[in-house]
Amino acid sequence: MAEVKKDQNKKKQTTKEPKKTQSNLGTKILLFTLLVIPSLALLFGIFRQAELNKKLWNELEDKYFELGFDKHETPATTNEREAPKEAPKQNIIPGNNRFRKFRQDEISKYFTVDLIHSIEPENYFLKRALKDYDINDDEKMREHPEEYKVNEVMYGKYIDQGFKDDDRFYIQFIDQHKGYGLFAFKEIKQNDVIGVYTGLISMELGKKIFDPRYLYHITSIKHPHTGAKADLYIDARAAGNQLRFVNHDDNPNCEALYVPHNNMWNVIFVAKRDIAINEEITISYGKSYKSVRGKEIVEKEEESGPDDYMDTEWDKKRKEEREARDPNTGKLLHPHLPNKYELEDQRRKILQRIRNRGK
Ligand SMILES: C[S@@+](CC[C@H](N)C(=O)[O-])C[C@H]1O[C@@H](n2cnc3c(N)ncnc32)[C@H](O)[C@@H]1O
Repeated sequence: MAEVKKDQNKKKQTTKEPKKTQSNLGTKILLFTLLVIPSLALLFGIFRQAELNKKLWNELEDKYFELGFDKHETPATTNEREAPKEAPKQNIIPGNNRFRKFRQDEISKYFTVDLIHSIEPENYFLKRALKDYDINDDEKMREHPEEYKVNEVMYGKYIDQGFKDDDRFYIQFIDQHKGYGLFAFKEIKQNDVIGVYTGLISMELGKKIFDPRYLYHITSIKHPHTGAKADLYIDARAAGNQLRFVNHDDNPNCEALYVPHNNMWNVIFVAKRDIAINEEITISYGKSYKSVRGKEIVEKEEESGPDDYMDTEWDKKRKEEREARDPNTGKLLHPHLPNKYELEDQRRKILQRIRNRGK
């Protein structure tokens, strides 16, 4: 009997044991689910967030680069993003140059212009035509001889020296409307010489000049064959320097001066006031040139004269293109793309959003 009881007890024990192990396993699974999985999820989340942040920063960096900012200018938020000791060389990404800053020595590479540091006759015919030209007999010189002689004494040496390797400025795209512009890379002081307007001396002989945007009128001479009045220009369309990118402003920070030098009229730009870094260099194209900003079109003054040459067919065509709409949808065919200033604004807003998100 005793043995039977023992057996029964044993049986009871053996039947109870699996229950215990089952409940142990259950607790373990519960613990695992409650502790380990959330911790893993948390770790995964942190890791993923870091990855996303990194991706976002990289994207932003590319955007800044596209805007023309150097990568190292990105504000550092973590130690990882501290500015490198030396500024990295800008990589040139084809097709991504829209807001890149161009130096003087990059003009020939990126624009269809040869960089030249002094004016020269456009062809042999003009060289011959100018053979007997004497600047002292020029009507313009006769009008204000003292003023021009002073200019020659003050600025002639700048024309001789030229402005090679001038790193005080950069060229940057502004918007579809204005095109490119010239900006101060360094501080410019009042009366500093910005440069000489270089290009090819060309003569208008009754023919219509195809693209007159880069012409600077210098004087009128007698046509060597017909004796008729012919206008002389410095044409910076195919050859010139950074001054060809200077846009018009009604209230400009620079002025253009005529300097007689080496028996020819040169044009130099001089700062009318101090110019801050990143400020656009501007001159007045003349009273009759009115800028057209966005939709606000300022009517051109009814005035004629040599200054009118800048308000050209070319400009009118660009305006028509800008305002052209799809006849079916009424949408602009060439919608406005943000300009340099608007993009800088967007950049500030993006940064603010990121900072707020981090709080
Ligand atoms: C000497 S170029 C100046 C550089 C030009 N923006 C470029 O991208 O090559 C003159 C031309 O620039 C444009 N421009 C200059 N000043 C402007 C202004 N204030 N508003 C709009 N367009 C302007 C006109 O098309 C003008 O014919």
